[in-house]
Amino acid sequence: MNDRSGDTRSKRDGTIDFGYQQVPVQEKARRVGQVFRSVADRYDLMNDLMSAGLHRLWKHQAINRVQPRRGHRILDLAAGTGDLTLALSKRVGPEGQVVMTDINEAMLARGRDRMIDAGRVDNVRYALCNAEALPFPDQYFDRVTIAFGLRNVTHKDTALREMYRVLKPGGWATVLEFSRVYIPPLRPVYDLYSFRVLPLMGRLVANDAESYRYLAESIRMHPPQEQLAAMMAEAGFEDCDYLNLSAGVVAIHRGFRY
Ligand SMILES: C[S@@+](CC[C@H](N)C(=O)[O-])C[C@H]1O[C@@H](n2cnc3c(N)ncnc32)[C@H](O)[C@@H]1O
Repeated sequence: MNDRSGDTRSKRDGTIDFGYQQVPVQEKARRVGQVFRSVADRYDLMNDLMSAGLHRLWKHQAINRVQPRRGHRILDLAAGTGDLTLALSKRVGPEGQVVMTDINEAMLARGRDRMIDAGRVDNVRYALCNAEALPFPDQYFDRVTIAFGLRNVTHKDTALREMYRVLKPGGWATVLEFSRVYIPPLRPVYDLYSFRVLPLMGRLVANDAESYRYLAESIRMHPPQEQLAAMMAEAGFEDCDYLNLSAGVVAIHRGFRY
């Protein structure tokens, strides 16, 4: 179960992975959309339950890698309910700005409500958009972030090129994503958890086992650490590096633009 990831490009026959299924390329965004519309209501609760709260720590580490400064303009892609946006908006201050984006209206609406509830109204802007086609000028942002979003994107290489395009020279992109457990004896335990416990939790808490099965499968299909770093380099980023967290369950990649 553990070694299916790697080839994230569309196949010659015009199909692409959606978890372990092969679907027509043009179908993937719709299927991913269904997943996130379905999980939007319980998304934050499920994140806490599934990761036993660890996702907060991972996101905190990601923010440290972003090194946001007062006055920065930051793009948060696939922002969902806005954990990163919220933390970043506090760090850039009133003279900075965070643009919170997502392809899914239900997720972005939750994120926007959350920012308003938290009083983050002056320095957060919103855009409903696909990470593969960003409606922003070249060299516009000091930083670009994407947390647990890239593996859901149909053409990851296109999204990475877009991230590079909108970055100012001197800026960098930070990608927080599930990755490859690097301690082999832990892998069967992690597989058991991912393919048995997660769908069960999904069924009990969100009445949706299928979406959480997709989650586990999409993680296994996502390129592992070195491969993602190579994809970032191919998209134009320099000095690509990554930091493993929780034995590689997740990794934080960075790529720089000079
Ligand atoms: C697992 S959630 C992550 C949300 C948030 N960043 C977090 O860390 O909690 C993945 C998000 O990616 C969004 N997404 C999926 N495909 C996308 C695409 N092509 N462009 C932009 N967002 C996308 C989904 O709508 C969903 O909100």
